[in-house]
Amino acid sequence: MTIQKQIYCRKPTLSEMERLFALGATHVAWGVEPSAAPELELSRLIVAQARKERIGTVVLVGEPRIDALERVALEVAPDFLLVAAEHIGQGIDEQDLPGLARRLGPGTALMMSVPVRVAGSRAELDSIARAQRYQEFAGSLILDTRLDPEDGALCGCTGRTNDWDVCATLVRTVRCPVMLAGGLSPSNVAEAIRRIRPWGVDACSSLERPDRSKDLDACRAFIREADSADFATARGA
Ligand SMILES: O=C(O)c1ccccc1NCC(=O)[C@H](O)[C@H](O)COP(=O)(O)O
Repeated sequence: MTIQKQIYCRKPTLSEMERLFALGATHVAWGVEPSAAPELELSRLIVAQARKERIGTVVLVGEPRIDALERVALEVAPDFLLVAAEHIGQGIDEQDLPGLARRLGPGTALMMSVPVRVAGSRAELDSIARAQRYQEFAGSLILDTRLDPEDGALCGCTGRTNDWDVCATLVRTVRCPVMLAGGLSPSNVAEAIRRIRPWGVDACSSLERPDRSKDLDACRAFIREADSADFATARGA
């Protein structure tokens, strides 16, 4: 099976997205503030263009409210709404998500962010239990690095790898598609795919220039390395 290759853009533009489509990304992801009309308009344009090219779209809603997620789903119609780990219990009640998933249009599913402890940490985190609950209503999961509490407990775009043993166990335990994220780069993505065997891989920080636009050479290398591991994995390497 082809490995999915998702690139998260912190400063999306239509032309940057079109370049990523041409490089072979299978999914593009970005954040949107539901009260910002220009961001909603740009998001609609990206989704329309991606659909023509059969590229998956993933939108993270900046406002942690169920009605904001629902409005963005209706107005932008991405393939996935990415629900940020830090929004659960901080504006979004997990109990409201199965209902939201049922109300979404047929073309939009939830991609639930599952926090995984940062590599080297021994922090207690219920990643596998969460994933098992989320798979009951989500279309996919994204495993993302959660920094330790003493480092701010940030989750998302940390540029840090996470506990790959937890990720490998989690992938074997759940039945829904799992996207691996957190500190992936051209130099470690092939090894991550071989060890964890996820449905897809996502990267953000390692593919950025200082102004947060995407470094297209790095994106090309990330996609090439992911595909090379996929090829090797398919042959039992
Ligand atoms: O998933 C989240 O909870 C999240 C929160 C805030 C911003 C982005 C978030 N997810 C986006 C992603 O999944 C990123 O692409 C992922 O964090 C990868 O980041 P990096 O470690 O910088 O490659």
